[in-house]
Amino acid sequence: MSAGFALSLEHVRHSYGDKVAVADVSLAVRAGEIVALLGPSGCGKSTLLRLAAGLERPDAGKVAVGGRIVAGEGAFVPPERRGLSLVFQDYALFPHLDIAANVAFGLKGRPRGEIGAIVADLLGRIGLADRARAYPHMLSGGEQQRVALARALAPNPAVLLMDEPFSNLDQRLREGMRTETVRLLRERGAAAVLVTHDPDDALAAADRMALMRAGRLVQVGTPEEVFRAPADRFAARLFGEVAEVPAVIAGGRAWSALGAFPTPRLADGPGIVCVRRDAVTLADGPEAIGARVLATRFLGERRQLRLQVDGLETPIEVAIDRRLNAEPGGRVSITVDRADAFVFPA
Ligand SMILES: Nc1ncnc2c1ncn2[C@@H]1O[C@H](COP(=O)(O)OP(=O)(O)OP(=O)(O)O)[C@@H](O)[C@H]1O
Repeated sequence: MSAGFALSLEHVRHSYGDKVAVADVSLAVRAGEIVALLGPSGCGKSTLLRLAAGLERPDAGKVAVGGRIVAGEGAFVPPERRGLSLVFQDYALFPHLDIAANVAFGLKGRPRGEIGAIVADLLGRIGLADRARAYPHMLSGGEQQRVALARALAPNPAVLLMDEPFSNLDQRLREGMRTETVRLLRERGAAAVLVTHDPDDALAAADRMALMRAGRLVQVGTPEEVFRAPADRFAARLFGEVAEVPAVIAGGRAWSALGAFPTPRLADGPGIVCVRRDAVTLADGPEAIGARVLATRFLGERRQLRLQVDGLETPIEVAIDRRLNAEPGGRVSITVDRADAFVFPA
């Protein structure tokens, strides 16, 4: 499976003492592909990245970079000889080196002229051409982050591993850096694994998302695939709030206060129906359900309603077309779009 991929991990495991951090993960990243690795805190994202980088040794399994085995089968290639670069949350620029020297760090041994040209080109691209002689402490967080990215890209790695690279940036800088990072990666055809806790990073930057839970990947797919068929409640919630409603799964259907939903693959038992907020419309019809409006809020594009649905204890929040209105205290009929409702075992 490693041939033809920029990076591949095959049945990789890693424990710290008796704590299993990565249980059994296989993931292959194509040349030039950006994969976002998402999951709750402690699920093993950083450990997986460290295994790919060579900062940890796998207890079992194989890691290959560009088809060459770098860990497993008796091999272990140290990080600096794997042909990949790392970008971490804390940038880790060298404080005693100026910006140009930081960017040049991975280019040791090349002709001076070539180093100068690469550094000048990258500093220009990140908009810091005039700061080449500044030291890291003289730059803002966002500028330091751009330097860290330039430093990682300078040796032209086939694979860039990024661990929460944007998390120290405010929202506006974050979006700018994300766009810039993707542009630089695409330009160079570099593959990347981006560890993030922010689904927006994944939606904006990634070709595929890999969702991790308790040391395992539970779903790998394009953002649209994950959106259309989330593997679990966490995956369903990645793209925005969902209403979660208890259900009973029986005979291939989940029966809930919001109606019955087909569940051909689930065993009978307690379930949860997750409904995207905009899957609810105000409409009468044979399947319509009655609800009382508890509160409304105009959100610009949508109008948010807090509804007490008949037969349901906990109120739900939905987002309807802003041109429709509903008065608090009034009654409405709602229908749920089946394509935006997902059932999981409770
Ligand atoms: N050096 C270590 N020694 C012992 N346990 C560790 C070590 N590093 C991580 N762990 C544990 O391994 C598990 C996975 O950690 P990891 O840092 O890979 O998760 P993560 O998904 O990156 O989390 P976060 O999003 O919080 O950074 C956690 O339970 C963590 O406490």
